[in-house]
Amino acid sequence: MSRADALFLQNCRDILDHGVWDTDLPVRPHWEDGTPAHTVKKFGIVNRYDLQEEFPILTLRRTYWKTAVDELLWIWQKKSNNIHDLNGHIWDEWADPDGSIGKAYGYQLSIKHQYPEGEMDQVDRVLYDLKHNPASRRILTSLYNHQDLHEMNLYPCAWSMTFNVSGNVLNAILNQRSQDMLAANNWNVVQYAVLVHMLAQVSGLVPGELVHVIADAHIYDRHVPIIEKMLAQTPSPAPVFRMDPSVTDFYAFTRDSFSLEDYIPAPSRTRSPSLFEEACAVNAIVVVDQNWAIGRDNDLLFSLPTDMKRFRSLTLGGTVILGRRTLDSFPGGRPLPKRRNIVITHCPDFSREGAETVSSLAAMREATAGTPPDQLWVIGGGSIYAALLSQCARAYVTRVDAAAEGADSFFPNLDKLPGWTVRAVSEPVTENGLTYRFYDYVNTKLCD
Ligand SMILES: Nc1nc(=O)c2c([nH]1)NC[C@@H]1CN(c3ccc(C(=O)N[C@@H](CCC(=O)O)C(=O)O)cc3)CN21
Ligand SMILES: O=c1ccn([C@H]2C[C@H](O)[C@@H](COP(=O)(O)O)O2)c(=O)[nH]1
Repeated sequence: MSRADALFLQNCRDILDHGVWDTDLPVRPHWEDGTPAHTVKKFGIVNRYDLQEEFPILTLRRTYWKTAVDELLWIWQKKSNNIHDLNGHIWDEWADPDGSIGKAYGYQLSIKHQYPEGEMDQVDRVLYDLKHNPASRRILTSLYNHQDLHEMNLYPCAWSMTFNVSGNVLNAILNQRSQDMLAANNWNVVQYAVLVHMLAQVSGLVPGELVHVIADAHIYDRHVPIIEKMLAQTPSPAPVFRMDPSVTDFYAFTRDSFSLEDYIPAPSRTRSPSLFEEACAVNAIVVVDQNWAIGRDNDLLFSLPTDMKRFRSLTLGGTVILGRRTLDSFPGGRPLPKRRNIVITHCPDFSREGAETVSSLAAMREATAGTPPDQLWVIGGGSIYAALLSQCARAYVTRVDAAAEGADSFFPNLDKLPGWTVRAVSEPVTENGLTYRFYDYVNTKLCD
């Protein structure tokens, strides 16, 4: 059992057995079906993680730690508030049409402030002090800027870090006002543990303790059965965390600078309903006509530049899963650039530069184990969609208001399949004489 497992078990047991329910109070969040999302909580939980001892990741359930690191780098290193700079999709629903999440997170860290030594943002101030004033008791950051709260879609939850150097050891306190234990507790812990490792390495220090202070540690009503199941899982020892030792500049770390050895989480049996959306949806992405037709003679039915741009930006940086005939239909038969391409084919001798080949769905699952499912994109053709649809939690369907002639390949009609429902529809786009809309379908069988 990892130390993080032990603390998680202890926290959740305490919340479930001794926590206070807010069932009789009006609450802000609601489930997708409109029911208020009530919680049971404990106030003022303090967890201490010794980073020298082990890396604080759960094994009771997989934490999609690479996606968590991506988000951390997005906030602390890119200092961005635009989802287009982020690989994952956890922030999509909080973003405005330009992709901005308002004056939250990265935006706050990007603002320069006046200090005696000159203008710096909060991150550079920390880096400066760790190097020049390690004895300082004033090394801290805060995202909770009241002046800008009205322009934040979600108020910062993990809102402050306090850094403190003892000898050559870097300790830190993460202050969190609100914590969804199931969806985000270990996600936040992993992120800030990685941050302490990064800051220690570039400051010539060794990482020490991460103290996580949580004001409102809660479990949502619909998470209770999932947590109970999780608490009964068999945990494993903590994996070994490695970081590229050659990086000495905070801004030079990438997601590939970090790795975990022997991370063996318990298999996840249920997808949890989540308000703070989890990164666990395999996606399908497709263009269909009004009859759900997708192709003719191994070619697309339509040419839609805006759709193609969206396809590119959604899939960029992720993994695309496709059949061999779909690969052949791409320009020059080449794999899509800047994405991992996994081709499923029965032909044992097939190989194509820049693409990986697997010969079964099981082999595909094995090749993608550890990749956050929300970065896995099933892109066709017809037989691949049909084979993988039951494993897709979302389908991004571009629906063209026209009927193509002579189509020979189809996508399953999601309006007729049980469990599939439309979550969002875009405004119409008109291009090349065709009108189309982007539909966001979800598979409630996997989301419940
Ligand atoms: N929404 C959507 N639109 C599509 O066109 C589409 C899907 N889904 N799903 C599956 C297949 C995959 N198809 C594709 C995908 C990419 C390229 C391609 O060449 N893309 C390049 C260039 C994009 C550009 O012109 O900007 C890429 O880098 O993505 C071609 C056909 C068409 N299909
Ligand atoms: O990093 C995060 C971000 C969000 N959460 C959770 C905590 C709460 O359940 C919600 C936010 O709702 P509020 O009503 O604003 O507290 O999101 C988290 O745990 N960690």
